[in-house]
Amino acid sequence: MIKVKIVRVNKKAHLPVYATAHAAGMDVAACLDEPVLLEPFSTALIPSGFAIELPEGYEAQLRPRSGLALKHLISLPNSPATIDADYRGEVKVILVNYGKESFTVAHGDRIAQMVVARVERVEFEEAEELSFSQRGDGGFGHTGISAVHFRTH
Ligand SMILES: O=c1ccn([C@H]2C[C@H](O)[C@@H](COP(=O)(O)OP(=O)(O)OP(=O)(O)O)O2)c(=O)[nH]1
Ligand SMILES: [Mg+2]
Repeated sequence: MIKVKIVRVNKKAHLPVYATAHAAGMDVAACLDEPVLLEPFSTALIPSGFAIELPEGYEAQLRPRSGLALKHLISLPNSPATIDADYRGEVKVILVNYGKESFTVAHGDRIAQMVVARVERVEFEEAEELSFSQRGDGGFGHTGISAVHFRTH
């Protein structure tokens, strides 16, 4: 386990925790003075009440929780959201309501999950051309394989 510094920027904050022994993500809870009403097809920036200091070479990703997505169509429009290692501000979650019903977020509601991951950084070397590959510049479905080929019935 890597130690990561965390600061409560709001004393009411629920700090993120792994819900189970091998969970990839820590649940992130809303830190609110009053509930936020998220109308259909609208977004809200929800404070978490904490700030973190990731080690160099790491990022944190904010991702939706599948239960909220399945039951209420609540998601993160910028998922996976990036928390940079040099970001020292409060972590905030952009929520979007893709559903037809409005949705209320209350203080302490677990609204997202945060996965800490290693990131590589690269240096580009400008060149005249790129080496041959079988795919070449084909993409966006050019191999023509659609799900129907894998159906068994
Ligand atoms: O959902 C998010 C996305 C970002 N951030 C914070 C951490 C991140 O390090 C910083 C910048 O995010 P990003 O690079 O995605 O935003 P940008 O629109 O490119 O802004 P900037 O110009 O500040 O990088 O904002 C959050 O708290 N929540
Ligand atoms: Mg940026």
